[in-house]
Amino acid sequence: MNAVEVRHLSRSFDGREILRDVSFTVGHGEIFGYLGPNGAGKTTTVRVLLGLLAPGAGEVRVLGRDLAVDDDARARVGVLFENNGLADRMSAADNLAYYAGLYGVDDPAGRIDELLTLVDLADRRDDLVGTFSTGMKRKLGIARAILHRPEVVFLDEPSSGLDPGAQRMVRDLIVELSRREEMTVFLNSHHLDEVQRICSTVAILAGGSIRAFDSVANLTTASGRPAVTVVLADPGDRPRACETVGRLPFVAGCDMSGDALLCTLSDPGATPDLIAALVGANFRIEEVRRSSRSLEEIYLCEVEGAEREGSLRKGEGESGAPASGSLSPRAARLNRLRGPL
Ligand SMILES: Nc1ncnc2c1ncn2[C@@H]1O[C@H](COP(=O)(O)OP(=O)(O)OP(=O)(O)O)[C@@H](O)[C@H]1O
Repeated sequence: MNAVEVRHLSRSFDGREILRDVSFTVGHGEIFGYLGPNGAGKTTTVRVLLGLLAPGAGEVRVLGRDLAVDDDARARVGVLFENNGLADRMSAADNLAYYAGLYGVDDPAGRIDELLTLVDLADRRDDLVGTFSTGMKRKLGIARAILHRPEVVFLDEPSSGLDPGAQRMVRDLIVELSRREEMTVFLNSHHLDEVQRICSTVAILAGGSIRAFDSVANLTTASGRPAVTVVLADPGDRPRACETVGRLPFVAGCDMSGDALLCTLSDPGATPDLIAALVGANFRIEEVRRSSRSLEEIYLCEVEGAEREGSLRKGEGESGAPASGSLSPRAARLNRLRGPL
């Protein structure tokens, strides 16, 4: 059983389809990054998962349960929305004590001490939260979200509005929590660098549907296949070289990327054969290096693809999210690689 399951979820507001046939899963103990542009429907997905909003179609499960009707399961989940859920006129310790009472936490004093130390606020425990910086509030908000030792925690934009130092603190805290408390972390984020650093798996939501869903490692190495960048001594040879490379049985694809060729291999051990084939065809090689794409490049490519498809559909007189089951070629390929849910 997965910690989070979303199957064929669709949701509209006022006749406008926000989510269409969205499916993905999050394994236990994973740090999962849910990415998408503003207004893509990330928070909507989380609200449906938390049982705060009914799905239009499809079904969702957290820890195998429907949180809309299962209070016991809801108590095994933690949530941090952007406002941190803290009272400014109460001290840090009193805020946590209030929530500890609500959740019926065992040994509340011990747990509060433990968490204030973990988020590095023990020396500010008696200060009013209203006097805290944005970063301190966010750390205390995270402590509040995990006070009752949830098995899954949803963090909505935990780094927004924080300076780079505070972002790093929050990032380290998330990794520490997932390790120490063996928690599944569901992270809504626009910080692609942060996501690439700490998440094991990501889904990219754009144009109403999931454009990519895979491990960060697989996504950044071109669909899980090794990629090699080849710089030729004469950049003018690139089109011919690309044609030559494209015919090789161990090459899945070849694109011209800047001054170089980006070759995706179907066989991870085929780099020497690729070089031999190019040299054999009289191409002069300047440099060969293993390659990977940044999560940011992949994200922008998928979001732009969704926008292009959206405007094409509008041109055809349609509107809203992509047709059911319509995925970019890349997302379809990823789904095939990953198999059915
Ligand atoms: N209760 C609601 N009534 C009407 N429209 C809504 C409601 N909730 C969300 N929406 C709309 O659904 C769309 C998706 O919103 P959502 O908050 O899920 O996006 P998001 O991906 O979380 O965006 P952001 O990254 O900006 O937080 C937006 O167009 C928003 O206006």
